[in-house]
Amino acid sequence: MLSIGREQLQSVASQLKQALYNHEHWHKDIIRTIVCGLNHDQRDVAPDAHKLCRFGQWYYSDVTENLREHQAFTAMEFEHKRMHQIAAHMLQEVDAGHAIEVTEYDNFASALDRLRLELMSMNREIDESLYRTDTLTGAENRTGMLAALREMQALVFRMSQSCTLAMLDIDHFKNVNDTYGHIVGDDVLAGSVRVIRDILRPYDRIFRFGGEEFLIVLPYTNIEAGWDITERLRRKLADSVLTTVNGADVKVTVSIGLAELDASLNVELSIDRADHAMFAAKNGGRNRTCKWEASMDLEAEIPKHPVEK
Ligand SMILES: Nc1nc2c(ncn2[C@@H]2O[C@H](COP(=O)(O)OP(=O)(O)OP(=O)(O)O)[C@@H](O)[C@H]2O)c(=O)[nH]1
Repeated sequence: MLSIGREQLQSVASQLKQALYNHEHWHKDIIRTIVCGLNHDQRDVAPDAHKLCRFGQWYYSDVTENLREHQAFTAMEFEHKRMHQIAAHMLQEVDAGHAIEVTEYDNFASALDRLRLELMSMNREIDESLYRTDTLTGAENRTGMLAALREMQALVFRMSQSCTLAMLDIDHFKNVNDTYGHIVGDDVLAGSVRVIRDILRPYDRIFRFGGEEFLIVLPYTNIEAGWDITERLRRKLADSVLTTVNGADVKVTVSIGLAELDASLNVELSIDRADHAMFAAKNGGRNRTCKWEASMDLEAEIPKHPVEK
């Protein structure tokens, strides 16, 4: 999953298509230059030719800074650079009056296919991320949630690793909508997720579970460590002022329920436990974290709304 905003993902997807189009043209031009004995562009034999072409200018720009940690993106660099190195060598061979070796020409021809493959793989990753991202908040939607939890559960089972689930619900969110309107409410949801993300580690995941309810998955984390993390994010959120579209500064608190992902149960039951613990946090007065206890499941069987405190 690419952890960058939806708008940026969409823009990267169209930049990649443009980059491929540009490179197909450049590739054809190099072959035309060699076959027809034309003068080549000096930039194509420069040591940093891969940074001078239009693809290179885009690839090494600030725009792409936060894509650099992704494998598919870095793999493109290798293929792209290699393609330019072969082109430069072929052009120098022609300048020196030498014939181009068949293997070198074949490598150049297949380099475009390899770059195309890398670009397509990056595009697939982007499509996948867009498909799995909640438009409003940038959190993951529920599409891949159960599958991700089952994968995590297999790790808990095989590697004896702990994983903690945190169900987080914004307190009195209806009041935010009623006071400021739905658009500000939307902004508050997105802002809250940004604050949460800042506290989470890169491998933690946040899913939008329902309207103002989020499921956070904390891998390699037992319930005590999970408590520390979620308490930090609860306090950070309570201290944060969320500036919204219409300029209104809004503050929110959250109630959080914690449960370990149990390797011997259906993942849905572990989610229920975190949910019951979150309800206990609401009933306990909100703006707090509760760890799951078996008695909470019994209480949850009696349908009731969280009481006001
Ligand atoms: N703006 C906005 N509001 C949403 C969205 N999804 C759900 N909500 C609102 O979230 C509110 C949830 O209200 P309740 O379930 O009564 O809970 P609450 O007011 O947060 O109170 P507690 O959870 O008991 O602390 C409702 O008013 C929903 O309309 C959304 O995507 N955008």
